Amino acid sequence: MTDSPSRKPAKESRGLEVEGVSVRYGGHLALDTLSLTAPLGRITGLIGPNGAGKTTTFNACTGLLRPTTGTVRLFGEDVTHAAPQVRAQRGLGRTFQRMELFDSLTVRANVALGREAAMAGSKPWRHLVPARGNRARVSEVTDQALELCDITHLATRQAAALSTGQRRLVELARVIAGGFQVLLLDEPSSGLDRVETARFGEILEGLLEARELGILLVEHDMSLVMKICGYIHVLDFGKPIFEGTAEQVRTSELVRAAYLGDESVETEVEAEEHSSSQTRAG
Ligand SMILES: Nc1ncnc2c1ncn2[C@@H]1O[C@H](COP(=O)(O)OP(=O)(O)OP(=O)(O)O)[C@@H](O)[C@H]1O
Repeated sequence: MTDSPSRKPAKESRGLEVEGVSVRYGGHLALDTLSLTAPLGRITGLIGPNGAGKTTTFNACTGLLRPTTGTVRLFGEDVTHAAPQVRAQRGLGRTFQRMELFDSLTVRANVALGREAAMAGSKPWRHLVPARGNRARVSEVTDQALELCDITHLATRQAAALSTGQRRLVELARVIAGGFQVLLLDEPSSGLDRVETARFGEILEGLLEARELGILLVEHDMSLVMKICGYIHVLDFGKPIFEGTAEQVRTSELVRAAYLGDESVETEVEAEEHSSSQTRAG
């Protein structure tokens, strides 16, 4: 018996599959027949201007809202109508744009909560009466998550005393401790400076090597997206307008047009283009 989200053998591990998913809020079509795959072993980007439907996609994947049409599958299993906790038990974890750490707790306790919550999800009474073996397992998994996210040195620090960059890593470690195999990360670099963002990207890439994970990444920082995503889907006004590799997205006129008017991202795309053309030239 396992206390972590159920894992499937690698040959079945297609990760997350979204097929023809649409979401309507009343009369407003917020997502229009989106299909994407976030397989294990890859960071898949989901980008688009504000209001494009990225968070709506995440909510349809995690079960916070029900799609109007379409199918969501996890490791080949149809979970379109499954409750959020069932999807979590099947291995789907998520972080939120707005971080929610327990400020009065230490970093270690915050990360351990990721594992404890996963265990409580499978058998609620275990949360109240933790067996000694479970405590040891929580401790071991917590240590591993702290190490993978390079925050072992912060373990005893109170969460309230952390910088935004450190908080983002604690949040990541918490979802890693949960043992999920497919992670949905919602703007994890929000509030980070360039150096912290680059470090965060390196840690994500390291995670991918250390664990067989699939990551679906919603992110506004184009340099991070272009560097770490193996494949990228682009939404605009709820419609999937483009998909491809970083290079294909970078040079797509359609994508550029979608971002016109969004100055912050436009500038980032241009900066990214500039730096990559310099790298190519060098
Ligand atoms: N609960 C809701 N009720 C009605 N409309 C909503 C609701 N949530 C989102 N919307 C609308 O659906 C569209 C998609 O919103 P969504 O939050 O998914 O976009 P987003 O790409 O995540 O945007 P951002 O980058 O700003 O977070 C937007 O037009 C938004 O105003």
